[in-house]
Amino acid sequence: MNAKIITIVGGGSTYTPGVVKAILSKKDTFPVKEIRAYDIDEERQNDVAIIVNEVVKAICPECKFFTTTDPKTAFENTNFVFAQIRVGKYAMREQDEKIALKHGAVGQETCGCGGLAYGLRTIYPMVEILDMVEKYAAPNHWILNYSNPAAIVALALKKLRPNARIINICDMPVAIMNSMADILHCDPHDIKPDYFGLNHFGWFTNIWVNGESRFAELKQHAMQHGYLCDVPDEQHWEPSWVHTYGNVKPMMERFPDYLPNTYLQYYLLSQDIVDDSNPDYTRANEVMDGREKTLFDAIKRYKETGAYDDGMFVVGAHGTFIVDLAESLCRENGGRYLLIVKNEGAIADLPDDAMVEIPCYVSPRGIEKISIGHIPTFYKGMIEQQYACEKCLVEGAMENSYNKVLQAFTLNKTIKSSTQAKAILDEMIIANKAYWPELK
Ligand SMILES: NC(=O)c1ccc[n+]([C@@H]2O[C@H](COP(=O)([O-])OP(=O)(O)OC[C@H]3O[C@@H](n4cnc5c(N)ncnc54)[C@H](O)[C@@H]3O)[C@@H](O)[C@H]2O)c1
Ligand SMILES: O=P(O)(O)OC[C@H]1O[C@H](O[C@H]2[C@H](O)[C@@H](O)[C@@H](O)O[C@@H]2CO)[C@H](O)[C@@H](O)[C@@H]1O
Ligand SMILES: [Mn+2]
Repeated sequence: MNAKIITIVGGGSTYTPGVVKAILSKKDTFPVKEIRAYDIDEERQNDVAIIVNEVVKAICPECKFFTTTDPKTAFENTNFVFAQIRVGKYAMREQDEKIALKHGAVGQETCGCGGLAYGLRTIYPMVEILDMVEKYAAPNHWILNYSNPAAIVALALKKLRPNARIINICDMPVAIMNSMADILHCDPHDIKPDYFGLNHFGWFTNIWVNGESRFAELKQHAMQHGYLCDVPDEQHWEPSWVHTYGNVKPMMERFPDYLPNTYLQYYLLSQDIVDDSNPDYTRANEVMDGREKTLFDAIKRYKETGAYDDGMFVVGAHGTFIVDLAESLCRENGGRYLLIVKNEGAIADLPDDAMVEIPCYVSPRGIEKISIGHIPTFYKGMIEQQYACEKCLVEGAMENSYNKVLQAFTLNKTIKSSTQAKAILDEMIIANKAYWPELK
C-alpha cells in the first residue's frame, strides 16, 4: 500500500493527540507519510500540535506533521480527512445542556434539544468542509466524520451533498463492545455485533464471539449490572459514565429483547436523567475541568519545562476505530464495522433516505451494508419518531423555517409538550445567534 496523507479537521480537538497516536501505531499495516492538522482556531491548534509533535517524534519521526488554517494547504491531494469539529466549542455545549435543563428537559451534547441545537450549528460548516475537500483532495479520498451530532450531520450532508465521499461514524458502540469483551473475558477483536438503529439511538440484537452467540449471558449481566464490570476502564471511570453504564440495568429490566446503546437512556429514562442532573454543572463543565484542562495544563507545563507526559491522553475506541476503518478502505482485511449509512431498504419498513447505523463490510471497493430485515413495532416506532424529529430539523435548516425547527423540538421524545419545546427553542435562538441559520 502507498503511504497516505491524512488531514485532521478540528486539529485543535482534545482527541487529536490520541488519533495521531492511533494512526502512527498502525504504521506497519497502514503507512502514513504526512499528517496535516486543519482548524479555524490557529492558537488552540498550535498548542495541541506541541503534544502531537512529541507523539510523532516518539513513534514515527519520518512522518511529516504540520498545522495550517489554509484549506488548500490542508486538503491538496489528501487521501483521508478525519473530521472532528465542535462548532461553538465547549462554551456552546454548555449552553445547549443548561438551557434545556433550565426548562426541565434533558440537557445533552447530542440528544434532545441540545443535540438539535448543536446540529443547527454544525450542518453548514460541514458543508463548507465537504466543498473544500471536493475541490482539493485526491479523487478517491475518503472523509471519515466523527463531528457530532453525527445522526443529524449525516442526514443533512446526504441531502445537501449526496455524492460526497463521506462515512459518518461513532465510537460508542465500539466502547460498549470493549466492555462486553471485559464482561465475557474475551478479545474485543473476536466480537461481531448484530445491531440496528440511528446514531446514538440503536440496539445490539446479538453478540457473536468466534461464531458463538454470547447474547443470553450478556443480557443476564446487563440485567444485573448494566455495562459495568470489574475490569477497570481507562475511559469510563468518571461518575457520569459509571452512572450511564449503570442505567443500562433499568432499560434492560423494562425492555429485555435487545441490549441498548447507552444513549437511549436520554429517551427511555428522560425524567430520571433530568432529576439526576445538576443544572449548574453539566457534562460540558466536567469535560472542561477534565479532558480539556488536563491536555492544556500539560501543554502549559511542556512550554515551561520541556517535559511531557504521554499518559494524559488515551487512544481508546475513538482512535482505534477510525484508523481501523481507514485501513480497511485501503486493504481487503474483512473489516466489519457499525457505520451510519443510507438505509435504502436495509431496515425494512423504514424510509430509504434515513441514515441508519448498521453493520457493514468495508474494503477498497467501498461499503457493503448488511441487510437487517423487519424490526419489532416498539423499536420501529421509536426510530420513526426520532427520524422524523431529525428530518424536520434538517429541513428547518435548509428552509430557514422556524416552524419546522419547532416541529423537530416538539417531536423529540425528551420533550413533554410544544410549550416546553417553544420555550427552549426561543432561548436557544438567542444563544446561537452567531451560529444558526436565521429562522423565519
Ligand atoms: N461520533 C463520535 O462518536 C464522537 C466521539 C468523540 C467526539 N466526537 C466529536 O468530535 C468533535 C470534537 O470533540 P472535542 O471534544 O475534541 O472538541 P474540541 O472543542 O476540543 O475540538 C474541536 C475543534 O474543532 C474546531 N473547529 C470548530 N469549527 C471548525 C471548523 N468549521 N473548521 C475547522 N475546525 C473547527 C475548534 O476550533 C476546536 O479546535 C465533537 O463534535 C465531538 O462531539 C464524536
Ligand atoms: O462527554 P464526552 O465529551 O466525554 O464524550 C462524549 C462522546 O461520547 C462518546 O464517545 C466516547 C468519547 O469519545 C470518549 O472520550 C470516551 O468518553 O468514551 C466515549 C464512548 O466511547 C460518543 O460516541 C460521542 O459521540 C460523544 O461525543
Ligand atoms: Mn458517538
